[in-house]
Amino acid sequence: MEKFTITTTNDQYDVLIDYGLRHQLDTLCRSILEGRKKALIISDTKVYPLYGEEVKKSLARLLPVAHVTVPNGERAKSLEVYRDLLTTCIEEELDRNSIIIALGGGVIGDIAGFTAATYMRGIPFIQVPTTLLAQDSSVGGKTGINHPLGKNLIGAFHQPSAVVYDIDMLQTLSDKEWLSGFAEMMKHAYIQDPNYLAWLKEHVNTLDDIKKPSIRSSIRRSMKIKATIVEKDEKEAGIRAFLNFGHTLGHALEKVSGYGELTHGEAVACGMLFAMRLSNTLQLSTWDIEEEKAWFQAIGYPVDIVFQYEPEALIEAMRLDKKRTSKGLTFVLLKKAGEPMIQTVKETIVRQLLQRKEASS
Ligand SMILES: NC(=O)c1ccc[n+]([C@@H]2O[C@H](COP(=O)([O-])OP(=O)(O)OC[C@H]3O[C@@H](n4cnc5c(N)ncnc54)[C@H](O)[C@@H]3O)[C@@H](O)[C@H]2O)c1
Ligand SMILES: O=C(O)C(=O)C[C@@H](O)[C@H](O)[C@H](O)COP(=O)(O)O
Ligand SMILES: [Zn+2]
Repeated sequence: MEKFTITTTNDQYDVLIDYGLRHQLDTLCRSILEGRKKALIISDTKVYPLYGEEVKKSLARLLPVAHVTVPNGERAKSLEVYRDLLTTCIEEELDRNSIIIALGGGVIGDIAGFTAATYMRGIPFIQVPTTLLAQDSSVGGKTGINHPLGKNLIGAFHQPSAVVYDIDMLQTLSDKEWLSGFAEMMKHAYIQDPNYLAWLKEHVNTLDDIKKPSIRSSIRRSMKIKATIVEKDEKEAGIRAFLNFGHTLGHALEKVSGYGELTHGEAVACGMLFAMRLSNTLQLSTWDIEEEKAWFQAIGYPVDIVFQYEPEALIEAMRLDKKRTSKGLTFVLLKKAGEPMIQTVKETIVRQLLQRKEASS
């Protein structure tokens, strides 16, 4: 089993990664769970039928367990679903000595974590991630939901008490979800580790490459990169914003396409390529865009889909990004692999680039 500890200003928790951990939650999390009044598993309608009862059985060896499911997919990150979850917490008589178990992908981690962050001003929760993407989302304590006007506009920082990543559960993921998760791993490599990026470019060139058992070492490497950044800057006062590489346009694409139409990773992949084009346009970098684009396309990302959307609608959505300033839209740009920077860019430049499909521009 892989194990490392994350230390933030007020919290410390273990990240455990291995096959089959869902059956051992009682032993792995005994010190967190023992003596608590109740655990509430929050999962979705796709994940719970696959793994919910096994997780429940493991937890029930230590404490009373209830469960609730929400619709699967991005649309569950809504005010309505959040309100319903609070109602469940009240009806299940959860108190501050209770605990929430987030069983699912990034959507469940975000909404269950936000419920835990706010119910009775905060109760603990454990992340039990089930998607490849959740190697990113389960670590770091960003929780939240979407507003119809913008992605992740409502939320809280609330660190989990543990992250128990049973990578056995990845076997039932759809191809689209494998692709989605891998985009965040590419992001970690681009912003932090040129050697990791070179390794990924050499070994992962198709969807099938992502699914190979060797992905396990990359999962750990990515989670460690994220953990190190979060440990240095838990509340995103500085370097944590680099984890937003690809997300300024990515979040706008998710919103404009209708939450759930594009996966988060597909949108972020488009956003990363766009940020590299922007870096070149601003003469900060000399990326070979044709080469980068060819890699993204070989793996399966729909990188040209960005040109199907109205530039003005995307810019409007980007104006609501949390990193925006009064001077313009804010992007994470890349001078080269491992050298990210934050830059505010005039809308006119962004607009021009959104209108030009040529990869080399
Ligand atoms: N908090 C953070 O730091 C952070 C980081 C990255 C992304 N996110 C958020 O995460 C969300 C995306 O997460 P996601 O891609 O995991 O989406 P998701 O949770 O919606 O899962 C994707 C789909 O896969 C299904 N699924 C999950 N696990 C499965 C399994 N093991 N087998 C079969 N199907 C399974 C789900 O039911 C869903 O339909 C976005 O909302 C994004 O904003 C948050
Ligand atoms: O953990 C972070 O910090 C990230 O930025 C990780 C991102 O992959 C993630 O999508 C995050 O939810 C985006 O954060 P936001 O603050 O821009 O909503
Ligand atoms: Zn993301």
